[in-house]
Amino acid sequence: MTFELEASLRSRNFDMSIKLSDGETLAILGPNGAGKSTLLGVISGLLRPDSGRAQIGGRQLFDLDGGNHRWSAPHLRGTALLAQEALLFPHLSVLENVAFGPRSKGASKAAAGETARLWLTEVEAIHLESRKPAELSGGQAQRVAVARALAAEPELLLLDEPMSALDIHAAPLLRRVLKRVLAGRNAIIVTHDVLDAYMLADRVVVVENGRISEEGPTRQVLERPRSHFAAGLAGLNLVSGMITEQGITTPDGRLFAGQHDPEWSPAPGQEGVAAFPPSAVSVFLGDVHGSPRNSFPVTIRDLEPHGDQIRVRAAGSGTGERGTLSADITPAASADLGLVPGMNVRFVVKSALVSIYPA
Ligand SMILES: Nc1ncnc2c1ncn2[C@@H]1O[C@H](COP(=O)(O)OP(=O)(O)OP(=O)(O)O)[C@@H](O)[C@H]1O
Repeated sequence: MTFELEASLRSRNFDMSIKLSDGETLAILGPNGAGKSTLLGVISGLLRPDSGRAQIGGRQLFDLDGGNHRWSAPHLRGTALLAQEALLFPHLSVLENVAFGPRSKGASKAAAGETARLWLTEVEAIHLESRKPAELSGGQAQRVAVARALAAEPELLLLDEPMSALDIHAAPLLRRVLKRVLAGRNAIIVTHDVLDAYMLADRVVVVENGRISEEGPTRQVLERPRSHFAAGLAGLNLVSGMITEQGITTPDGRLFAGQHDPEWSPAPGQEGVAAFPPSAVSVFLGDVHGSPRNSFPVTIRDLEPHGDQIRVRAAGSGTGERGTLSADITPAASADLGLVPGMNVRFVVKSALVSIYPA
């Protein structure tokens, strides 16, 4: 089953086009207010775009282009939306909640109950079947909500940050359940977590300001990010510029030497990016002798603990249009150098650890 959507909604500055091939799970990543929930609202029929069309497996969900506008109601779309909160029917038992979808499609009470038990087993919640939603933890309720959504046999499952309301102990079990039930299923999952993207999605779409800024297979987007948002999620520094023989030159003329990725065959003169981890950056107080490459003055913006390291964020000419680059150094080195916000230092980036690829 394939899914295609093209939609724009001016009041939310939203204009996107999305495609899913058969059995594909897509992760939607992006900053707050980027349009991720708007996208799910448009697909599920809760929001009406100004123009566009969408179809699932050739069946039209809406078509607002041309004269004959078509619009199908949310419950007729074959989509199921799983929100951040489980939103179970409070007066029904867990089993009745999950049996609700099959029952409303005309299944007998016994058949709907059997389907519900299968799905409750799948989400590791069968032992909760006779409880009421008020007697469930957040993680248990979310697993029941997954079972309820899947029991309705949706063609496309929409998940809006399903892990975000759960504590760190409940999230891993739900993630494991989702990995199993999403395999080979058409689903779109909005998440802020790269782990969800890695574990659950075949492809990633990064949205910023109501538009798609980057998309591709999950590993490619997170290991070779082109957008600053994806680079931030992947924990990489990103500097944009023009590709040269040695690396890239930034718009203000600074050279970032690095390793050309042969797979990406960057050509000199092309727009490119230099990506490198904060661990590739060293901090010096004065001039650095030896190779002049990838050494530039910066002003420290802030320092914060990051694992067992200190992350030093600094800005200066050559740090890219987004302004800051990060260095991870040991707490001892930070103390020895006497680093504080506002201090002028030099960042030196090891060119062997800089990846150059087209933007
Ligand atoms: N109910 C609403 N009425 C009007 N504008 C809205 C409404 N909800 C969101 N918006 C606007 O639409 C744009 C997209 O918001 P949306 O909620 O889709 O973003 P998001 O990517 O889901 O953000 P978050 O990660 O914070 O949930 C934003 O500019 C937002 O201010």
